[in-house]
Amino acid sequence: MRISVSSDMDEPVARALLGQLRDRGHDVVTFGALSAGDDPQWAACTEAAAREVAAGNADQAVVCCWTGTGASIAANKVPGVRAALCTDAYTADGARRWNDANVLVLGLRLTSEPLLKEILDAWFAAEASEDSEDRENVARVDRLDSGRSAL
Ligand SMILES: O=C(CO)[C@H](O)[C@H](O)COP(=O)(O)O
Repeated sequence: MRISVSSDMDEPVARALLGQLRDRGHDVVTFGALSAGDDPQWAACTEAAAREVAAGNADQAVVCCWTGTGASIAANKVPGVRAALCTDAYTADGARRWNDANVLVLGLRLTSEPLLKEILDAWFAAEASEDSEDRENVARVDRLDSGRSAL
């Protein structure tokens, strides 16, 4: 897949993220502190990476900031983006399976490299389930995306 990646900080775990994505065979495009000369401010670089997904230039994005909160807020402002802040593998699995999330958000402060691997393993392994309850969850997301009530 083509994956856009942003971080407002050039932290070891953000560099590890790039390495793990490339090791998995993904084509990575970088924004913010991971890209020389780019705007490293968290709102700007997150929006830039998320817009790549919305525009169809990237299949998914991984966006990072220190807490993950600002990146979550900024990414979810972009129409068509469903960003999920994932702190563990279970959350990453559910975000793909139940919410059809297309942007993974990571908090640099709390994500160790072993945890990063677990989260990425779960994120990329999860597939849309045929379970009726799971399908209903994705339908709720579709209603939110279309601007209709999710109720
Ligand atoms: O976690 C963040 C936003 O949610 C930022 O990474 C944190 O606030 C640091 O940003 P700055 O260096 O621009 O103050």
